[in-house]
Amino acid sequence: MGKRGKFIVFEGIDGSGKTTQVDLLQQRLTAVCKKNKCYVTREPSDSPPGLIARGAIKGTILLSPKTLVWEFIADRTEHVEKVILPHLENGIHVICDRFYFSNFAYQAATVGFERLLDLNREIMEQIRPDMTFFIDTPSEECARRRALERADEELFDNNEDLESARKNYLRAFEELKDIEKSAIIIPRENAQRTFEIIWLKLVKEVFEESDLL
Ligand SMILES: Nc1ncnc2c1ncn2[C@@H]1O[C@H](COP(=O)(O)OP(=O)(O)OP(=O)(O)O)[C@@H](O)[C@H]1O
Ligand SMILES: Cc1cn([C@H]2C[C@H](O)[C@@H](COP(=O)(O)O)O2)c(=O)[nH]c1=O
Repeated sequence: MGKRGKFIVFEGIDGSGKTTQVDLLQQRLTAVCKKNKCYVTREPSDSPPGLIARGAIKGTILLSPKTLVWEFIADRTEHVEKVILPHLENGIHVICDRFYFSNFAYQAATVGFERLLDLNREIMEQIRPDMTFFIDTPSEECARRRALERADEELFDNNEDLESARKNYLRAFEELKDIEKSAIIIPRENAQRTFEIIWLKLVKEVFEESDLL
């Protein structure tokens, strides 16, 4: 059987620049990896519970915050089993925009960090990212970018929630630092410069030379 693909996750508050970095990594891997393909995905995913969670975030479906916690867990269970693991097992690198750290950041205010660890335990036993990057853009800058884009208002689209999510992210990365491979990325003056820091870390700590041939 061929080598398993690598699983790389990007995290950050809304507007922090995750999707930009996901795109840059996809382009770089496509350019340099001759053997391994890469696959981009995101959470909430397109599974039925994932679509319900997206509806709740956009305000088209009304759910209690506690019910929403279960939708994220159900979505992640589907996503891991049906999308992420099959790709990795076929030797394809998977880049994911958000994973369980988003749960720790955004839902800790609803059910607490310990409960979320408990709910994600089975998933964490099945799969751990080879690296999680946290793009630590200040919440004021994220709010400014979202206003520029005139994005539709979403559930966590206010400075208070985003700042609380950022603090919860930092707490979760600190608490799990001995068992998770993660890196806090302070954005540089532009997205490309930020990406080069990320790429350097991946080449040093995640990809072996044979992955990049
Ligand atoms: N390093 C950067 N410097 C300046 N602007 C940036 C940078 N990275 C991304 N942006 C811009 O910020 C905006 C949000 O970026 P992006 O969509 O990548 O964020 P996101 O974290 O995926 O957001 P969301 O969670 O809301 O989907 C975009 O307009 C993007 O061009
Ligand atoms: C996986 C996950 C996501 N969320 C929230 C965080 C964001 O507000 C949205 C996703 O929006 P994006 O523009 O696609 O990044 O979902 C959450 O609260 N909990 C989670 O586990």
